[in-house]
Amino acid sequence: MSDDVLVTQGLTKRYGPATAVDDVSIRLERGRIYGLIGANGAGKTTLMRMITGLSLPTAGSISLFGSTAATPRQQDLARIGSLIEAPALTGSMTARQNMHLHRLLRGVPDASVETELLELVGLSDTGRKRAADFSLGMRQRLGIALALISDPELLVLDEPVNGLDPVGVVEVRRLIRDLARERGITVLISSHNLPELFQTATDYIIVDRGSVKRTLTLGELEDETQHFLRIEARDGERLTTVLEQDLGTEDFTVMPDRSVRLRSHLDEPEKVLRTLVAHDVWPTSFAAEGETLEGFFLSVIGGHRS
Ligand SMILES: Nc1ncnc2c1ncn2[C@@H]1O[C@H](COP(=O)(O)OP(=O)(O)OP(=O)(O)O)[C@@H](O)[C@H]1O
Repeated sequence: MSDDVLVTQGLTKRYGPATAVDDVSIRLERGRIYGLIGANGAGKTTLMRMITGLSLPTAGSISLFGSTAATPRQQDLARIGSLIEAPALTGSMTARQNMHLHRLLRGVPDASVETELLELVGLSDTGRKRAADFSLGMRQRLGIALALISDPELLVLDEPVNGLDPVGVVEVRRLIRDLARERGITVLISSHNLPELFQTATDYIIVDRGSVKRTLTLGELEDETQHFLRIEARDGERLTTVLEQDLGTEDFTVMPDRSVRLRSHLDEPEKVLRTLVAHDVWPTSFAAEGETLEGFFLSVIGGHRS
């Protein structure tokens, strides 16, 4: 069985003369978490609406779960759970009543799913409180529980951490990681903020003005944004000998300009400096350097924010 959950080819959406999504070809594999990152207006929501069958492409194809049908079939779309824009909650109902309603609407016979999912998203003890009185984070978590009701294989979440406080962001991120790890669900999650999604996703798709600018794994992103201590000394050989023998590290690279990039001891630069000086190596240059996540994102999209 193929591990492809979703493959798009040349996916395009135009609104009159404006192109919201432009020739997007992506492949999502089972069990991975994909971060779709782009500034406001980059085309994330439009792409997600096409993937979930809420909007029809102007051109291009979408293949779901290995199907070769030209357009997604209802039975394949039913294997997707989504939270796009605001969660589809009924404010006058409790969390349990919302779950019950959506379970009936989706035709899911097993009532135990209501309790199980409310526990999963940490909303099992909200009692008679109406969804309208929930915090934004609680509402997002209920929205995710509703999206999970029909046991989807692909979960599509549009900016689920947008507007949440730091605690809410951590909670939703943990929930998403657990879903992928424990249930093998593939997740496509959008954000306009790369740092906010960093380490939640296993893969990153960076979009700008409707096009995919770059796809990379978490490991590649970490390499791109790795921080290091940049050290220069007149006696480069002695510098590397002291790093190896006295600081006890081999986690460094000698660059063509003879400067050294040290990737260990990033949180204790004083110790590095003290060790070097104690062994009579006097750096002519010593500084923490590296690209930030935000800087990397801006460099990929060409320096502008929206
Ligand atoms: N129904 C529509 N009619 C006309 N233009 C639209 C429509 N929907 C989206 N657009 C345009 O398509 C572009 C992409 O919008 P989209 O909402 O997909 O971006 P986004 O990345 O999700 O942004 P945001 O983070 O602000 O939601 C924007 O320029 C938007 O104005």
